[in-house]
Amino acid sequence: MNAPVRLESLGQLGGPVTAEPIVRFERVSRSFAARRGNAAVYALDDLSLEIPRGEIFGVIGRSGAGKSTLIRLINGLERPSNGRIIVDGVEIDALSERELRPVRRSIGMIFQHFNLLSSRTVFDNVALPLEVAGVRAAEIKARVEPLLDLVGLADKRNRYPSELSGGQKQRVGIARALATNPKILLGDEVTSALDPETTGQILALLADINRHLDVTIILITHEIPVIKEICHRVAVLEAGKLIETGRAFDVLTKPRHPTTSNFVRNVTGVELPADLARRLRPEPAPGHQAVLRITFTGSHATAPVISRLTSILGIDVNILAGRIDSIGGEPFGALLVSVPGEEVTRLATISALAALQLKGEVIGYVA
Ligand SMILES: Nc1ncnc2c1ncn2[C@@H]1O[C@H](COP(=O)(O)OP(=O)(O)OP(=O)(O)O)[C@@H](O)[C@H]1O
Repeated sequence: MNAPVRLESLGQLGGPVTAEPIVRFERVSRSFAARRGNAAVYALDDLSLEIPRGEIFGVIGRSGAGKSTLIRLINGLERPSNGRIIVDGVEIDALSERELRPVRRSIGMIFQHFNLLSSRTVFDNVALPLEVAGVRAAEIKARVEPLLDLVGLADKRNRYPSELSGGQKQRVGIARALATNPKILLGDEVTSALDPETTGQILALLADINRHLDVTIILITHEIPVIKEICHRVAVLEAGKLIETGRAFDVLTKPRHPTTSNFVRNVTGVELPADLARRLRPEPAPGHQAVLRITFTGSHATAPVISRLTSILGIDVNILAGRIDSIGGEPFGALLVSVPGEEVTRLATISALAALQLKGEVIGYVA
């Protein structure tokens, strides 16, 4: 059994939360020069973005959208071709390599493939950034041990990476990223190499770290579940441009851009059973049923909608498909139902739903 976690010994508690974003991109572009007849590539194109302090911020986009470039710009591994990047009040694009060092120390990095040194034990991997920074052995011990408790690996301190599971390796990666007491953790596809159960555990650990250690976490991912589970806010990138940003709940439940809609379809959507979908017609016909999609958000997600509709309208409501879920802890759901298809019933159903503060839309008709 591991010792209880001593979060207070890790510092960073109760730091001031200010309105000033911890990261600000002002009209940032990063292009790579044309080569062998190919045109120049804009990895990021005139991107402005604010990442609030203390939150978990997700950046999602397909392969090549510019996600890695964005996080490499935050820790100064890349320089912008144009624009300004302000990290914790410091304009980092204007800094020399030497001036960048303290900024980099205030940023921890977690990798998809963990990037552990195979010849070092768990303890020594976590200690590495402190050794590089010239910290004394006694201080290193005092810092590393509570971190191993925090990530649940105190009993593995003398093991080597080859003796650990993927999830345990990622826990070492997280402890190492926290060793220098960073204000920002950058995560590059941190759960892409893990199975769904381990993914859930690692995301829960990151949410815990964000809550208790006051660390801003920026995660780049191509997986909507990562955004859905723990991100407060999200930015969606496409071809180097910011196409949408906002609260994760809002972006996932009311995507405004078709690319975002495609990302969220499998996570927040609900599909008709295949045989019904085949029979769905766009126009009403006598005797047909209208198929409605009812969307629930927030406190209305748990409303007893079917019984209310039945009692208000005195009609039969058939449930065809449904899902209730949560995004960052906020309930969200969608239900597909059928009601008698006459216009008067359809309109009455939609206004009864509106009175219940639920959104209803007719998606078609079935015999
Ligand atoms: N050093 C480089 N030289 C030339 N082109 C580059 C360089 N780095 C990135 N690019 C290009 O910039 C674009 C964005 O790349 P980036 O790695 O930031 O995307 P990404 O969203 O992280 O993709 P992935 O999910 O596949 O890692 C791509 O078209 C890529 O080919």
